Amino acid sequence: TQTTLAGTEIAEGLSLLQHRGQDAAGIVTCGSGGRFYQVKANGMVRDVFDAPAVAGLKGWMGVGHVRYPTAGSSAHAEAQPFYVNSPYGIVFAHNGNIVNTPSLRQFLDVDAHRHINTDSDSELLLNILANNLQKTGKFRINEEDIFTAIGDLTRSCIGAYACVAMIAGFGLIVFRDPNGIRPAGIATRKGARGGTDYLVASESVVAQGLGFTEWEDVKAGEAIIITRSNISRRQVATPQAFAPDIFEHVYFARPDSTIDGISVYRSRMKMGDLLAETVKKELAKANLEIDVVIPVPDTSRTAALNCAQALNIPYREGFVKNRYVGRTFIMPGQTQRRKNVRRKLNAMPEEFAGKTVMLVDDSIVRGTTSKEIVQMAKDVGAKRVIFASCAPPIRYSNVYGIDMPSPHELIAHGRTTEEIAEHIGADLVIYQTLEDLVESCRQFNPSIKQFDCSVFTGEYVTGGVDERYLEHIQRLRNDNAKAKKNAQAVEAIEANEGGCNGPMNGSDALIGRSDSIMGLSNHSPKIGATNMPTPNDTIGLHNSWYGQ
Ligand SMILES: O=P(O)(O)OC[C@H]1O[C@H](OP(=O)(O)OP(=O)(O)O)[C@H](O)[C@@H]1O
Ligand SMILES: NC(=O)CC[C@H](N)C(=O)O
Ligand SMILES: [Mg+2]
Repeated sequence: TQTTLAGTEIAEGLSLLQHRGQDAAGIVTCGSGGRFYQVKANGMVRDVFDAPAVAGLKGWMGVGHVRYPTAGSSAHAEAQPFYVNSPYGIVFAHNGNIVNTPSLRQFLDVDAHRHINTDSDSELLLNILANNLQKTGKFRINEEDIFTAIGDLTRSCIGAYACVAMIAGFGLIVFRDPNGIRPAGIATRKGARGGTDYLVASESVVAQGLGFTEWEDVKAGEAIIITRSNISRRQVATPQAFAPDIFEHVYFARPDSTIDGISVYRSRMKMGDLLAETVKKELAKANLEIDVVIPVPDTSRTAALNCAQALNIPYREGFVKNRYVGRTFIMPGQTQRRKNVRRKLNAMPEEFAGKTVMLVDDSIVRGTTSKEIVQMAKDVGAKRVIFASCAPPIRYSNVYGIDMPSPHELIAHGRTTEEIAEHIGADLVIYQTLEDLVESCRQFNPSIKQFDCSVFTGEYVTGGVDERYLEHIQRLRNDNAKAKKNAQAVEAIEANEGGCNGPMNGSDALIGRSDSIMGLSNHSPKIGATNMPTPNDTIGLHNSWYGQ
């Protein structure tokens, strides 16, 4: 039987993770002689990985990524995976966001003498790993050295990171930060010639899509190394509180994934059930009755249906989503987000005219969607519009991989619920309580004692997040600052400076064919996969990593 090359499968898998990043997509594979092959560019997975691009990705092991920038800009130079040639040749993809970037940058410059070429936090992480490996001074490393290097990394890098790395000719590595803020899991499959194929990904949906089973979450602070003959795993970080990001369940992840033992779909159903209880109380207080429950497609549909059923009120799909428009929240700029809400959703007058409607969304973040959508409901004749959110008010920055760095851009920041209603033009706004949101998730895995709920509480589970840092990050990454950076990135693309496709041959690797770079700066991705010959089986072991 013919084994599918890793690159082909990673491209497939990345398309299942498209919802996690629309800015750039990249794959690096490892072929014979430990040579890396790379394709990465701005754009959606289907645009970056056309047939010729995929055909060039030789080998049985690889790493892929879809990018949603939380640091730096949308520049293609920051598309992942990243590569360093020394030591050993390392390829790296990261989901999350690092908090102590200024001190890491300084260390890498002053002490480690490593050149950092972009504003990406992921490039810093890779170089810390490379520097830790370099310290062994060995011609060839072993698993022990890698566990030690990652352990040291977990003690110097603060923030959220689920990472996959690949060492040329050696194997695939996955690790998760000490708090397990961002998700990652591993799955297996019988190889075409009797070995075992491995897949690592941000979400279990990829495993299912590619025929892998036995999905298991990587533990917080754990590292796993997969070589052609062996798989070894170890707790490398100093144990800390496990606190996965609850926003994965609210919005980020696909409903058909299971994260840390919790079905995203089931948790959203429960959010709808519990929201209904609060809605009943709030409607009674306001002396209002609703005629119909309408979801704001796409993510809220699961919760809205349960909410309607629990309220015993008809559920109607009053807004139709244009299937060709992606997610708006993860787009990098406000103008683009606003424009795309209108492009994406269209209201059917029959479902609104003369009615008191309750719109249900998973969350209200900047209020971009809710403001437009309330207006759209009114434009088609809704008598009253009540807006219910499956998540509590979002009042604080996210610094762990969801790009909401500036509290001033959050509609609930410094506003009461009444003021928010006024701002989005709704007659009433109803929010889920934090207790109920946590319960919606926790009841499916009571062993999780806490979630990262920082956007609701302002409490950050890692160190390093104080007033000064929050002020710094908001100055650096507010929408205006980002717009400036992204404009520079677009200029660079137009000037055709430094494309990044083509074979990675030593230091030429990053100066590939720049003609295949696309000018769009509003998409992103990430993944990996590896199939390496096992000793008894020339094309056996596959290890795939799906990043972000
Ligand atoms: O208050 P805002 O800043 O608008 O952010 C919240 C909205 O953004 C997301 O939708 P998105 O369009 O990204 O994706 P979806 O189709 O998965 O719902 C989310 O589901 C909310 O609808
Ligand atoms: N969404 C992510 O995982 C982002 C990864 C990394 N912080 C970047 O900006 O590229
Ligand atoms: Mg939405």
